[in-house]
Amino acid sequence: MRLFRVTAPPRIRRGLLFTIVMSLISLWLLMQHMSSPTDEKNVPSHGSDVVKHETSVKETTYTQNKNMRQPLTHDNSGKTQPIAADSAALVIVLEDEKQKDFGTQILVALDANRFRIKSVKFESQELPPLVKSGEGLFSVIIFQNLLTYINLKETDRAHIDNYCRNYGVGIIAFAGPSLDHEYSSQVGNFPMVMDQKLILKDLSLNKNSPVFHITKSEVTLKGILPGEDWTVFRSNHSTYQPIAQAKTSTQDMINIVPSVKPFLHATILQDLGHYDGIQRIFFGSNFSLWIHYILFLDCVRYLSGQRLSVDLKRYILVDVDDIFVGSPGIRMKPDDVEAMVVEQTILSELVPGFRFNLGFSGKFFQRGTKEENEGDERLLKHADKFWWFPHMWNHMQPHKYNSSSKMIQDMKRNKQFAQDKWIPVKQGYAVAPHHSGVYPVHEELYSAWKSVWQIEATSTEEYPHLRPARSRRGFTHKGIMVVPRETCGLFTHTNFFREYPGGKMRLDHSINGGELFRTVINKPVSIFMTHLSNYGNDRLGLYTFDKLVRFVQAWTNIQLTTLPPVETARKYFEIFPAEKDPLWRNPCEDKRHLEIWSAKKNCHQLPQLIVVGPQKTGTTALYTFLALHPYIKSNVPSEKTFEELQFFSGPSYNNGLDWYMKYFPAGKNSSDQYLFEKSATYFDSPLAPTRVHALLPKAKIIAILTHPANRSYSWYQHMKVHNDKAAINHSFYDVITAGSQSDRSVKSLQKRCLEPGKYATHLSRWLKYYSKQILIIDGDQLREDPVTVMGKVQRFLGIRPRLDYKHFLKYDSRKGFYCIVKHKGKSECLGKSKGRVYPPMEPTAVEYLNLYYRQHNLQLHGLLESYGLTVPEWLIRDVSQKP
Ligand SMILES: Nc1ncnc2c1ncn2[C@@H]1O[C@H](COP(=O)(O)OS(=O)(=O)O)[C@@H](OP(=O)(O)O)[C@H]1O
Repeated sequence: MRLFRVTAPPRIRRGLLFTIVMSLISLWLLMQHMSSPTDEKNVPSHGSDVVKHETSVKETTYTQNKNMRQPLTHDNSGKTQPIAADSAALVIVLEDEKQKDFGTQILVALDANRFRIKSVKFESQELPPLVKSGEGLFSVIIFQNLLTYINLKETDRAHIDNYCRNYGVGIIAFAGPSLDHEYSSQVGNFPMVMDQKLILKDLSLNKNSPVFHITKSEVTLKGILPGEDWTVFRSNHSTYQPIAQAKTSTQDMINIVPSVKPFLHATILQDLGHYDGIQRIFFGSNFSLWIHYILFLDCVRYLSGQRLSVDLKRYILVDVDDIFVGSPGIRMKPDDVEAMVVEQTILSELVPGFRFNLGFSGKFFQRGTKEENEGDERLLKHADKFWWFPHMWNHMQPHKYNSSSKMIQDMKRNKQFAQDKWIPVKQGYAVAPHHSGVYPVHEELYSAWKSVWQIEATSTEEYPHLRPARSRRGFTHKGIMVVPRETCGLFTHTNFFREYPGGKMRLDHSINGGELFRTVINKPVSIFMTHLSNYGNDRLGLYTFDKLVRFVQAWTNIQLTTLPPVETARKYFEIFPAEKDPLWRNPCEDKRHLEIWSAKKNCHQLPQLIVVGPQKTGTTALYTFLALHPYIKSNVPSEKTFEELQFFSGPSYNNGLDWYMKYFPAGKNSSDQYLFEKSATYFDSPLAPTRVHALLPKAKIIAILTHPANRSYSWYQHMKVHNDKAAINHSFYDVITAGSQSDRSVKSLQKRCLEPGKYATHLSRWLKYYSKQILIIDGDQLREDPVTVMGKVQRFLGIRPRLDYKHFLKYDSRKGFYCIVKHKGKSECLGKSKGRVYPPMEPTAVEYLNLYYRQHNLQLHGLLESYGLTVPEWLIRDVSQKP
């Protein structure tokens, strides 16, 4: 432990002893080197109901040091070495296992902002490599506990420091909880002291600091800061400059020594890098003070040279679901409607474009008390002032309809209602009752929405899952954009402040820097869900958004805007284009999803085994042999691709899960029915492993490997008999050796001949998900000794009864392959397209391909061995040959 005491303990909060005062005076003298007192007057308050932002805080004397290093840019200008473009977004968090909660909070903050994270449990793990192929892997290094950093082993410390210097990377460190009996201590070998166990108040920011982005620099949080264990930093070295500073909470010493002003202590201190060439930012507390959360994001941005940065624009849309749905007593009365109109005007002045977006189910119109029915009429009177979107006529969940025609009929009824009441429904946006039908997808809903309302956008909380809320995402399906939906803490039952779970203070806390505030900070687009009942009675909905907007605008530079719903959805996918492609997950793995899934569907309609290929390795033979087992059942054939569905590797994926499941009509897939699918195109598809895993995380995977040269030649022959021009007009050797100038058709054939054979590359993608559920079959063995192979396969599947395939397979000397035993000893072989007779490969091609695949095969050998998987005989022979 290199942390040691250097001054007498200034136990400020506990007494007025002379020694303490003296310590404070000396502390103050030290601080004079780096600060001058800030005027106490004109300091705005924080945390109160009315959040006020004032800019009249007297300027500090911290001026931008001439020699100060400018924000890091990682511009690779030659001063520093490059950070790898593809991994530059990584933050490494060196967690302190003793304070798990705070470690989680840091990770959650980074994850919520979609920064890629590499987290290391530092006490039990080695320091990971920081550089790969000369490129830096991390943009910021974060130490959850400053002590972890300063107590690093000398070699590790040098390693990290050198990395930071060479790659222009900064460090963030949080002062952990103070150690007993230590109040002031030097921080490692830095010319800096930290004082701990302080109670502080009135936090202000050094507006000359270059770090602010989200946070407004000219604000002060007045009042006692949460917690009694604050750490402040002091130094007279010019490398240090405060970012945030606060006063001690004890005023008594000021009375004793009037000349001592309530000077400011640095609660967040920036090391500009003048001391040892590394920029660092030290935090004197965790996120219990809300502003630290946004300051942390700002510091990450600054130290990462803006690589880890979020835009300041935020798009918010407030949906008021079920505008007529609510039992008498909780609905809106005329006054509530008027208040809503007034608040909309106020909000639209603060948030350009703001309008409430009202969802209606016509059946419930005028179902309240007399006054509430007048409220409904008042809503219609002001109908043009709002945006409107359709729910279902009777609020029925789409997945509960027995027929799609009934659902369409109800939608049309709601449409007729809107027309009769002159409700302007022009937004191309709809929401389904209780999220039903949106995800998991109920295809009938999508087509009904399209045909009745021409819907272009919707929103749900359920994709991919309700929780954690920060991980909700969007997707597009059948021409409809599905945007994630956020809750603001208001539900149908939150109608009165006194009934708010945890009381009004809890709601205020969520708004004033808590969960709701952080949702707006973390998410560039938020579609909030509220209900009619939140706008009647105590009007919690109006209160929440008024306060939220004012709080965000008082303390941050965030620019709030509201766009019409479809534009909001477009904006979302403009920001996150990669999300357009859905990733279908298994509804049976999420209780909520199961509840909103049609009763017509069941969890037994999905395969438990996938034979992934690659092509031309014997996959059809294996498919046929598997299907001989009475309990193993394949999908029904596709009209276009026959026995192969090619769902996970091709355009069919966009047809959705219902499309895939219709090929497994078996109904039950319990112990007596083992469903499988084989599509040889999956093996080398970059997307397939992730997609298969998302839907079938428990599935077993089989891959067959033959020598890639033979596989390649077999593909060429296959294309030749299918009249592929390139294959007919060019020799195999010409195809595989074709240069970049060659015909497109030749290059395309070359690609399909050569690429799938790079087995190690493709297999490693599958191993990422299925390392313990994968069987590698030696393709040569499958051809020569399928009986043994089928024994292995059955053991791998754990299927019973186990068939002895010697009774079912027989070598056919005419064909030169094993075929299926039929009645009276006759055999049935695979069709003409399998096991064709063609001339052996030209020696030049053999030589070329052996060399071509040499490295790939060596890699494959290493990969299979490292995972303890079967290494095919042909591979053992191949790698043992001299190059
Ligand atoms: N029992 C049996 N009968 C016929 N063929 C057999 C058998 N076992 C393995 N093989 C080998 O399988 C090769 C065809 O592979 P695939 O079925 O995977 O081809 S495809 O990708 O589905 O088109 C096929 O390749 P070709 O000989 O080039 O046709 C065979 O080598």
